[in-house]
Amino acid sequence: PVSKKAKMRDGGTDELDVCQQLLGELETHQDAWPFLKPVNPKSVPGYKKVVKKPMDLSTIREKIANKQYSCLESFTDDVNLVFDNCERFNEDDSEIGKAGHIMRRFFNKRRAELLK
Ligand SMILES: Cc1ncccc1N[C@@H](C)c1ccc2c(c1)OCCO2
Repeated sequence: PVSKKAKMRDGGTDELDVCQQLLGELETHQDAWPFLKPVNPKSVPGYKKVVKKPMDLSTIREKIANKQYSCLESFTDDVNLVFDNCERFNEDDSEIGKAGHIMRRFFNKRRAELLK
């Protein structure tokens, strides 16, 4: 039977390798700047009330280091949370809103490529 593990490209790296690879590419993307560190609620009025579950790339990096992701799916949920929070708080045509859409598209494309 097909193993539970996601299909991997040749040379089969495990799911956590894929998470590390994807996170590295997100962190170094030129449009990652709004998402690198937790949003400081003091410098962004309303953020604390509107965004119930804050998430950012440095927190995801920490969670990988602490082995808090059991699979690619739980990692993907946190990455999507970053961009869902962004859409909730920022206009689509704002600088941060535009960066969020670019980064989400980039993530989905690279994830699909790495899973081939
Ligand atoms: C992802 C996000 N969503 C909504 C608001 C902010 C942010 N990002 C923070 C880092 C951020 C990004 C840009 C900023 C800023 C804070 O503080 C004021 C100057 O410009």
